[in-house]
Amino acid sequence: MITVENLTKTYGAQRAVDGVSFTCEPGTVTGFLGPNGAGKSTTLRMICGLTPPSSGRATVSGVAYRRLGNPGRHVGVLLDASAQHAGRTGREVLALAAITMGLDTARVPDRLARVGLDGTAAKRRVRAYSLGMRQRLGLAYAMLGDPAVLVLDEPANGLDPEGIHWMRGLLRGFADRGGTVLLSSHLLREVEVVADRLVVIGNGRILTQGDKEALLGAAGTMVRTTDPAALDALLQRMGLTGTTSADGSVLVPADAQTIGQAAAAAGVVLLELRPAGSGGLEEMFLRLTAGAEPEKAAR
Ligand SMILES: Nc1ncnc2c1ncn2[C@@H]1O[C@H](COP(=O)(O)OP(=O)(O)OP(=O)(O)O)[C@@H](O)[C@H]1O
Repeated sequence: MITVENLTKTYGAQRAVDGVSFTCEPGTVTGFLGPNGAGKSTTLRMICGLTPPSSGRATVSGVAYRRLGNPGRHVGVLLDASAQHAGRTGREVLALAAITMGLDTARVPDRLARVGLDGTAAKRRVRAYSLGMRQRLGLAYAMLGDPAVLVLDEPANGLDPEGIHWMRGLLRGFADRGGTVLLSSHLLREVEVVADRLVVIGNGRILTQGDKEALLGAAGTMVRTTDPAALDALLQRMGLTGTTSADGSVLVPADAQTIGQAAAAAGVVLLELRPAGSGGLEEMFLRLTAGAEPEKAAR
């Protein structure tokens, strides 16, 4: 369980994170979404005790991160895949972490294998790892102490499509066994498949949050018809404005049942009627974050 209450971080006059509140429940994956510079990393760093908040608080399993004894046994953190010592081998990185956490180093080979790093990779120095291999090592590191909570910043960076698919399965399995996952990304599709809940942030503020299905439902319905003019007239009578895509399908801000029933009653033939899904999420995301300026300055 992660609880974030009114978390705020100011840098000079800038509010990088501004009154952010949300919770992540056991058994769920929460996708933390926002454009570049929205405040995702700063929020995660505050949850993990790496950046002190200007105000507000964050707890993991009811306790501030810095007050957790042996934190790696409670929360697994992957904020920067390149944070590991480049001169150590993958095996050494995990063995040192195991010793620090008071764990038997005998678990290390199995944990490396679980993230797809074989015996040869385990013996290579981290500086020779690809970004994808570093992400895998970072995940093994985060999960080494069998924590109940995972906090991951852009974990799919550098993974190939097979790697992204694998990571989703890993995180889904972790949550299905009762774990809590908070996963940040600026890539919608990456989290869409695996997340149960979404928290969308822009300019440091929460833009929307909630159950993914509910947010997707609220995103609208894709409709295709043989008679666009009749559909348009119907939508106008319903007080709705559709957005027509290049392929002729129309995104309508209402649920499928409402539109389907109204179309049937009006005799408008529909070829397609489906929750907007990823297109809707993308559309919702772009609409919500339209005012959020992408970060331009180097950090
Ligand atoms: N140490 C710092 N000093 C000053 N400003 C900072 C610092 N860290 C972050 N910021 C600023 O706070 C804002 C939020 O940054 P943050 O890294 O949290 O965004 P993000 O959502 O993680 O972005 P990205 O997807 O690009 O990683 C940005 O405008 C950034 O420049």
